[in-house]
Amino acid sequence: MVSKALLRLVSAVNRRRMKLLLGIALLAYVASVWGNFVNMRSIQENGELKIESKIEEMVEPLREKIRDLEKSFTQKYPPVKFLSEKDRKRILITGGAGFVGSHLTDKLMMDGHEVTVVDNFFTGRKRNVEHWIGHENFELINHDVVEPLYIEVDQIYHLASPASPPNYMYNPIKTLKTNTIGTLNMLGVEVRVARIFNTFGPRMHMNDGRVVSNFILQALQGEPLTVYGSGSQTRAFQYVSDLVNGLVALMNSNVSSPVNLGNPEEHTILEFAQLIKNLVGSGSEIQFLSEAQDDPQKRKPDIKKAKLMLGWEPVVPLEEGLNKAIHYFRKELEYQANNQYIPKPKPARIKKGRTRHS
Ligand SMILES: O=c1ccn([C@@H]2O[C@H](COP(=O)(O)OP(=O)(O)O[C@H]3OC[C@@H](O)[C@H](O)[C@H]3O)[C@@H](O)[C@H]2O)c(=O)[nH]1
Repeated sequence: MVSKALLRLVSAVNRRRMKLLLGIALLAYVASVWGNFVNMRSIQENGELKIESKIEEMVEPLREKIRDLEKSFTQKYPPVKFLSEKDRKRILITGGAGFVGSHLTDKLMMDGHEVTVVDNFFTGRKRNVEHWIGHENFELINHDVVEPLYIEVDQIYHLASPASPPNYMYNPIKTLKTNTIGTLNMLGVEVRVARIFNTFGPRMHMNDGRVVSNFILQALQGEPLTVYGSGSQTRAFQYVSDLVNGLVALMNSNVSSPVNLGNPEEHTILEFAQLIKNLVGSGSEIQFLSEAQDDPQKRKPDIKKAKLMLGWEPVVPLEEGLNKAIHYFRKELEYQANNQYIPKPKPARIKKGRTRHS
């Protein structure tokens, strides 16, 4: 009895203990399952975080690339000043894709004006102004100034005229028409007249037969520099940015009579040949050919009027300008070599009866 009772007591105690043990075990189990669950989640989260940071690592350089690309899209133009409505002018440049015209386009665009270039691409080239195409202040019209053009502008720079001897002699009637009818078509605003003297610089036509382009091309290509006559005839050459500044100063002045724009620093053609040969570092010879017909023996602009009335005078030293032109011609030769076209300097001018003036 006692033992049965004892047994019952013990078993009662045991049962309670068992229950307690079972309860603890259950709790431990739940806790461990929960723990595992939480652990798994944190492993998973950790994993996700790691993947995310890996992706981030890979994507960041791409994002940077996109930012750069976006920047290059919005900054693809040379910097342009902001001008208020009252200072901003609508300016038409005929021959604006040519040698001088394209440099003038650059200046007026960078000064913040609205520029319309009109060119028939007879001697001008789209490449000379392509860096402005699409700019909100810029417009390019393929048009021949011999035909009338109806647009409203504040100023017109009329530079459309074939200026290289082989070009204007190739089609003299067309040249005359451009200079007469073309000019008449552009009249209607107050007029300023610039007498432009020998000018050189980047974007000169490579093979238009003029002395600077001929000598640079010949020196770069290792061919003889062709001096017509003894080379003692003189010329004075201005760098294109000086001319452009003079044109703008004249346009904005009240001087309505013709003004000479040129550089009075005079050199013989032989000196030019030697200087260009040295600057290029070329081993070319200097070759003396027969004198060109009616070749003026001396030309030097008198720029007193421009100095006095416009406060203008050329500032770019000859060597500095020549180096820029040489750099441009070198690049052009590389570009054209890639395009399988090697320009040759034009041969001596032999045509008779050419009238010369600047
Ligand atoms: O290869 C050459 C080219 C030219 N020359 C000489 O260099 C001098 C300058 O010749 P350019 O053709 O460059 O310039 P020019 O001053 O003769 O003509 C310039 O002024 C007159 C305008 O009608 C022309 O449009 C303009 O180019 C001339 O004495 C010419 O005979 C050479 O000795 N070798």
